[in-house]
Amino acid sequence: MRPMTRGEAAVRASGRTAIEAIGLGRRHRRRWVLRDCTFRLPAGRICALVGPSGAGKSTLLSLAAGLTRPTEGSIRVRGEAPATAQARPVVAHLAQDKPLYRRLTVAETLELGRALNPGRWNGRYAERLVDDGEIPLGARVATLSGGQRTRLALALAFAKRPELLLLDEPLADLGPLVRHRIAALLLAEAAEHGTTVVLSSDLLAELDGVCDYLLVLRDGRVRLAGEVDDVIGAHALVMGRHRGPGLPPEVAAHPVVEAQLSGPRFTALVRRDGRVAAGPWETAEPSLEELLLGYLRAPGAPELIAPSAEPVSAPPRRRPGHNPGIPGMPRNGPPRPAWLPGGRESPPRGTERTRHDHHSGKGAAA
Ligand SMILES: Nc1ncnc2c1ncn2[C@@H]1O[C@H](COP(=O)(O)OP(=O)(O)OP(=O)(O)O)[C@@H](O)[C@H]1O
Repeated sequence: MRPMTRGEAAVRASGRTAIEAIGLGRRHRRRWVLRDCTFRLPAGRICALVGPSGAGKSTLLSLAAGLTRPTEGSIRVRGEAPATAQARPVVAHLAQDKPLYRRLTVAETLELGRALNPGRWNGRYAERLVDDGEIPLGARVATLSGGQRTRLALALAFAKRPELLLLDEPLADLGPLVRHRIAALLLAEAAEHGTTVVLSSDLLAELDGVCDYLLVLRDGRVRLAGEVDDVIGAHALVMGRHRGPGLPPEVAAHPVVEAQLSGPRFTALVRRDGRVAAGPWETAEPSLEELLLGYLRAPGAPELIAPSAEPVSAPPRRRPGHNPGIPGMPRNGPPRPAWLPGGRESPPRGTERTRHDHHSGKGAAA
């Protein structure tokens, strides 16, 4: 884990919320693209927004930027509706197609950035970023390479000095060296100003060491949300030999996110429900990439919303059995108050099947 600067620590300690979504849904024509998304992103984090193609990542970023409206539910940015005069100046959104005026020169583009962001614009910073990429100020945007255009678009977004930076696949068309450089810039920016960054990306290996918060979408729903360290610590990667037809019962006793059996060997990503018992297998902490790949390959994996990702302005909607292993969270979710009809004896519909599938180690196997 990288060390925190004082500015970053102060933003985190403030307990502020950067984004809060409650029952958020967005429909395009008849199809729900996002549905029932409830989460909180605490301020000062660099959050990886991950999910398969079509999961709804760009849609979520557009909603947070106020470019689209929810069909149902709500999303708030720093406690405000995204399109309000209070929220707009402090949010920067870089869309996937990096919209820029092709006929303007680089210098004219930066000048436009200054004119559109009075009082917040850091021109020297933007020019340094452009200069660092050896982009001539007199060049027309149309003549720039894809990577140079990305760098210019990032310079516009950064120079606005936003409190919340929404980046839709910013690294996709950059070479490995530039990706590294841009990731370092993101870290420096967040460290210096406590900026909250949401970064959608398919480059899972590149997120390790850059992001400290995680939001995983699948089929328009939130599957995982929380601090990277907490979420990783709640899982184990178990590799070894199996004797019977499936996973060893000691391993399958934990909720199985994904299991692969190959001859006598198995690999399983499990959500730790206590210690994994010893046996002819090795147990290790998964890397961020291994964890994300496991969830992306397992459509049936149950959701895991860490306590820090629970909205503060709405009661949590946890279901029993969905949150083992996250610190600060009772293993099977909070006890259902006795005064609620049904109580513990009647788990919500569908819960039993999910628990059975995952304990059997079959449901989520690839
Ligand atoms: N304006 C629109 N009209 C109709 N369907 C849309 C619209 N915008 C998005 N969609 C659909 O919504 C779904 C989610 O799209 P979105 O771009 O949010 O996904 P994504 O996770 O960002 O995907 P990718 O990683 O491929 O960019 C897709 O099936 C897409 O076709």
